Amino acid sequence: MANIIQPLKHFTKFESITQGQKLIEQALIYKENPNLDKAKGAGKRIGCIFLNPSLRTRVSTQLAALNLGMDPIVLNMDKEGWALEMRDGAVMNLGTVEHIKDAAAVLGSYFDILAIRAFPSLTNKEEDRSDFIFSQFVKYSGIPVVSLESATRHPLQSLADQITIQENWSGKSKPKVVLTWGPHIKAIPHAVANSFSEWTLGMDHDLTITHPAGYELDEEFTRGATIEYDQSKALEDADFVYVKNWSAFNEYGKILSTDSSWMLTESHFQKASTAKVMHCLPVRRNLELSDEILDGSRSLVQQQAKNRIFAAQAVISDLLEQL
Ligand SMILES: NCCC[C@H](NC(=O)CCC(=O)O)C(=O)O
Ligand SMILES: NC(=O)OP(=O)(O)O
Repeated sequence: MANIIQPLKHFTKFESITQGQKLIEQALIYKENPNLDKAKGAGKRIGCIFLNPSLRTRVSTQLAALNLGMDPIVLNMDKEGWALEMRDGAVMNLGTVEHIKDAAAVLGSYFDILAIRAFPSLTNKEEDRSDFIFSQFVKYSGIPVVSLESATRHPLQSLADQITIQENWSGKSKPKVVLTWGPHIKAIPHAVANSFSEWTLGMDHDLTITHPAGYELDEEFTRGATIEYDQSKALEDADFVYVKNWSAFNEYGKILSTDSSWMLTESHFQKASTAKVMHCLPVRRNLELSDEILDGSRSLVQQQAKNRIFAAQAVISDLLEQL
């Protein structure tokens, strides 16, 4: 059977290595020539809906759409929209003003593609795991949806991360990729860590995950990775080290450690002298990651952020194929 890759219907998660490779290749083509497909999206509109703050995702997704000739419109729905009711059948006699059923349907009629950011509550595990809020938008908008980071995943970030790894790897064998937990003062979502693991394993790289005991991620995303509780052992011979904080998953949303020895400095790299360091940003300097690493030659963080434009452009371009 011919290996034909179907155009994307939605972009919410890793689909397959073939799809991943196709998107990476397309993104690298757009990076060379951002205006290559300037006419492709003419007359089409993408709505970018934010229920949470953003710098990179907000701007890079709009730039990607503009590169394809589309009109992007941003709505900071948490601040500028009516308070949304998410529960079907609710009697709306409290604080919520508009039901997702009505709001998402209206947005679906205004746009050709809808892109949504909806973080987890970190208090209701089952609701977060089912991507409840994000799924309500998908269900009621009736048009292709792009995840701008949901409760469980951040696929545009992960695609940009895989592009960055490919750009920085010329070795013949697979790179050793390490995902390390870093300290933080707040309860932070699992989406970036989940998604990085899902995409890194999906793209057939070797992945070691290191974190203090109790910070095990949802196995749905980490099956196939090596879990190593000793950070210095995990870092040995690493080629790429991805730094991220996340709150506990089993004791859902809890902060179990703020151990500052987990924050990477140059002294952590004695057995990984050529390792590159990645972070999705925003990063809390000298809490999650040291100035010396972020400002030094190991850091790929600016390259990752730049690649967000071309990751989004490859995804939106693919979605346009089915419109
Ligand atoms: N989109 C990139 C990361 C977004 C979010 N970070 C945060 O919430 C950081 C908040 C702070 O540092 O206060 C996360 O980790 O999922
Ligand atoms: N990395 C990332 O998604 O950044 P923003 O939260 O600023 O969009």
